Amino acid sequence: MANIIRKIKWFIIEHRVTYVIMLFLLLSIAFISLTPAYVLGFAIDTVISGKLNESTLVMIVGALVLLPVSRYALSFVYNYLSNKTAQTLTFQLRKRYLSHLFEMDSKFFELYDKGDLISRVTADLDSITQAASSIMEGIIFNVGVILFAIGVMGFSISWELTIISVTIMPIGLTILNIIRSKKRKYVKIHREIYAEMTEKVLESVEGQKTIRAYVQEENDLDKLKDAIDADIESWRYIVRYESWFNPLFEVVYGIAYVLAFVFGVYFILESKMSLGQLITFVSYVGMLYGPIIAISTIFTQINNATISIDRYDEIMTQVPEVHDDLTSKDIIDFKQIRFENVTFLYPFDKQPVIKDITFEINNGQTIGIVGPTGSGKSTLIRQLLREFNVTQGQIYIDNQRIDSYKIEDIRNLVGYVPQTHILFKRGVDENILIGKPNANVDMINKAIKIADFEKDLLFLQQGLHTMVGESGTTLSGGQKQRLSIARALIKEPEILILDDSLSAVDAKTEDTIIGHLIDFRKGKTNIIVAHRFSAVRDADVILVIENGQITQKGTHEELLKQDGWYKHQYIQQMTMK
Ligand SMILES: Nc1ncnc2c1ncn2[C@@H]1O[C@H](COP(=O)(O)OP(=O)(O)OP(=O)(O)O)[C@@H](O)[C@H]1O
Repeated sequence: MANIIRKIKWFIIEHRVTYVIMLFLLLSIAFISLTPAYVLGFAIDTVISGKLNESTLVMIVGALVLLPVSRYALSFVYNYLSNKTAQTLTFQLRKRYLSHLFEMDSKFFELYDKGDLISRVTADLDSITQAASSIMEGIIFNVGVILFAIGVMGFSISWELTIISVTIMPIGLTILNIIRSKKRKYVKIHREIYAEMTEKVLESVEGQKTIRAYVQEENDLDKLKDAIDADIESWRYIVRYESWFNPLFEVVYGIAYVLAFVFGVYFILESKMSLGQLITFVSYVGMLYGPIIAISTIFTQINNATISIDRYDEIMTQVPEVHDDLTSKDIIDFKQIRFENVTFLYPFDKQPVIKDITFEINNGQTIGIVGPTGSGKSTLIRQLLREFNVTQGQIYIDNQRIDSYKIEDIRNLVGYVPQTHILFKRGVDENILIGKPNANVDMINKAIKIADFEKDLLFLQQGLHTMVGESGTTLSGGQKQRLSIARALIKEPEILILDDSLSAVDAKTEDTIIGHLIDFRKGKTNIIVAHRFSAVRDADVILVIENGQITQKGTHEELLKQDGWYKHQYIQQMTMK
């Protein structure tokens, strides 16, 4: 419990006034809940003793009517505040989690599945916020009811009867809590299996087109069913432990009831107690049942939430390997970038993908990068985005190590068009504006022109405002590529990286875009990774990457004079035309 409170201490402090009001409301509701039974006992004794008069009757009836009404009013206010704070807490925890994810580097995303990350911010986070609300509501209210009830039973009715009937309850409760705490390990397993199932469902939803194209619906459903079955099975263990709970406690509680009733009748016969008092007493014993069960349930919830907190914390305490420090410098422009003996190994791989790479990029140059598939071209160029730290060697910008600059500044220098195009479920214009949110219409139009997307706009029903992405208009592969290029261009980046971004456009469109880049990006740096030689033909320098190493370097003409991969592939492409 302390763990949960510690985790959300900042939130409690921020909303302390609301919490104090809720505390006051809960104690008032607990007190009011117990009063009608007391009034009832008093009424019975007044009737039996013949002392009932008009004013006492009005008072009794008035109390019996007003108490539930005031309870309702206080509960209404409490529930409103409680729901509001729970939602605000969920929102803020989720926001913190997502902000933290944005700070993480690529290694982190290689370590955790999407489904796992989603389940931590949904199921686990819900469990934390539920427990946080329960601590307040469940413990304060129920402990309040129990203490008030025992107080009234002991002080105003009979301590002896209270001790006889109530002391047995903690014994039952202790047994139950032991059983429930053993359940914890199954909850942990369940959470992990649930995360796996989420990942599987996500994969099926994302891959539904491929699944249908290969008529793999049955197979996929079988796998999905396995994941769901595993989830149900893990939940079954938990339910088995839960099913110990109610019957066992009811036995203990039944004994308490019988003791209260038997000894109560004895005390009446001994004239130590009135009938009205016994009715009030037995009603209070009945009223203790709910709060005691509730407290035990809350402890279970807290137990589960502790597992969820561990899972949430596991993410929140991850520190990215690529991060800024206090000495990180600003950078808005550069003269030269130098790769010096750069070797890079992906976090969970055994062999480096790029090895001992040395080359320079001068500001304003266009660099072409070609090479066989899987040779390391994307990996090489993505080092400029600071997704990972290089394994050996160093990248220098104007003679300063790249990691001495602010990560955000480095990324602001670059407009990166990746191989896989991510479009958001927004309008065409909004998708482009991600590159530069404060850009005006002229800037959008210019980016669209350079990316040669103008002609496509004519076919989109609502032009720039046409919704694209998941459930919007479906764009062709080439249109998606050009939209992504426009997004990078609107940034007017110092360095534009096209990572095989012209692969889905025809040769004429490619020519147009390359021509536009030469005209509109004078003085800026372009890096073009491509399989088609026409895309890099005009580059100032072309690098040939084979098996993670630079094997050739020069202009198109220079490379054609060398007997190497470039010339062979070029001839092959030409003869295939
Ligand atoms: N995130 C990753 N983790 C581990 N290995 C990776 C990762 N990304 C790429 N690789 C591996 O690195 C090697 C180089 O991949 P890369 O994408 O850089 O090649 P490429 O030359 O750009 O290929 P292509 O021309 O097909 O796009 C490949 O063997 C690939 O399997």
